[in-house]
Amino acid sequence: MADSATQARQSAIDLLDQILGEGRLLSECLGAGALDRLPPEERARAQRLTLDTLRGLERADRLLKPHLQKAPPLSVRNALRLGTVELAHGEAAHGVVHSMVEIVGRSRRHGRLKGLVNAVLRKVAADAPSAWGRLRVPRLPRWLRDPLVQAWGAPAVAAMEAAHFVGAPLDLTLKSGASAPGGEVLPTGSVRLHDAGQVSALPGFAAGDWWVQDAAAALPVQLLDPQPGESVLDLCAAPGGKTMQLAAAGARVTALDISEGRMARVRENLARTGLSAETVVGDALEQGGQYDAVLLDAPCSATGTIRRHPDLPLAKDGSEFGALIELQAQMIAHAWTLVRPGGRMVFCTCSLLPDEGEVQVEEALTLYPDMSTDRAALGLPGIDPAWITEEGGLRLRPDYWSERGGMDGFYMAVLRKAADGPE
Ligand SMILES: C[S@@+](CC[C@H](N)C(=O)[O-])C[C@H]1O[C@@H](n2cnc3c(N)ncnc32)[C@H](O)[C@@H]1O
Repeated sequence: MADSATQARQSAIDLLDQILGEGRLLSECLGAGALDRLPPEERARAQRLTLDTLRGLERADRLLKPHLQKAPPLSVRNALRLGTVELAHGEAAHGVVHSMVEIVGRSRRHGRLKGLVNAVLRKVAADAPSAWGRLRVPRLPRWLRDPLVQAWGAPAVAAMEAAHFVGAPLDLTLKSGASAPGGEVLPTGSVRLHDAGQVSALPGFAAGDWWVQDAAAALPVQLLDPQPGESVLDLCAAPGGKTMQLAAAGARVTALDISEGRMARVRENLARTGLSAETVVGDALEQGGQYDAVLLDAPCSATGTIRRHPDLPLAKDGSEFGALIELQAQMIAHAWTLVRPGGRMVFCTCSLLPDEGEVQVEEALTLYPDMSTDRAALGLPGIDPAWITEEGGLRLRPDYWSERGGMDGFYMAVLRKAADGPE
């Protein structure tokens, strides 16, 4: 029976194999129970090792290259990558090398390569800790880097990559009147913890005083400014961070999502926080009715969340983006019919690509004569006027607030509907 550290490493390598070999997202693997058989501490360790390896993949490959004549099979390569990252982070060499040799040695297909793993990691152990910091910050793959450079320029993309490499602190949204489990209050009102540990063990979790939500993700509802008693439709609601903000403001919330499984998470979150909303499993494009306000947090590339999801650029190749952009345009068109005259809608995506943000709103403004962007709504505490875009939306990037630990990349705009039909 392997020791617990070796089990966590084996699980991390299995996850890396699925992400880098099969193009699966870490969240999908975890949702399918990939770590369920590990005790909580080892589960957390396996996840941390996976994330560290994905963030440092480019550096690990550079350190390994001189010691490999040809690329070994993926799972052996992933064992070497994980070992290299751990060594670079100061983990004791004997434990790392011993674990990786044991893991590769027990593989029926690749067991014969355990000698190679031993030899390579011993060489890497000698230079990884000092060489690591001299290597460049890992870059995004070309399929994503190129369009981002075109949109924001090379220096901005380098700053985003630096933010991705650092990772993300834990941000919380507090129910009004609740107290934070420590941390720093950000200018926009979210609370930030830098070394949070296990979320469910933090004070106030069981009582439902707060929920985890990146500071950038908390802004769309702040901009929508829901009022007590207003009818608000949350069109793509799961897992429910924004639904809870809407409900906490006293609005009459209808939370809709196409995924039954993800809607179960919304219900769990509402139950824990003692908040209420009507939950509907269905297709946003088929929803009817008229609402004072609509929140459209549309499905997107999620490229704004790479600080927390470094698997995304490595598992994906951008081939799904065209379909997502088309779906967003359809969703804006339909959601607009659900806003009552004189009402408002917030459209947002956690994307870094203008095609999923600025361009969608520019196009919508030309298509719907009764639509205008509400710039005044963007004047909230903590919002830098430099973040406001030409068409009147808000562009957030992971390199903003870098001294504080960054924020997710996001786009959002408040769209007002004329009270008396198209002008
Ligand atoms: C960006 S996430 C929403 C995050 C959520 N608003 C929050 O703050 O926790 C997008 C969601 O859209 C849902 N979705 C995708 N296509 C949909 C559709 N046609 N109708 C309704 N929901 C859809 C997905 O299941 C996913 O939960």
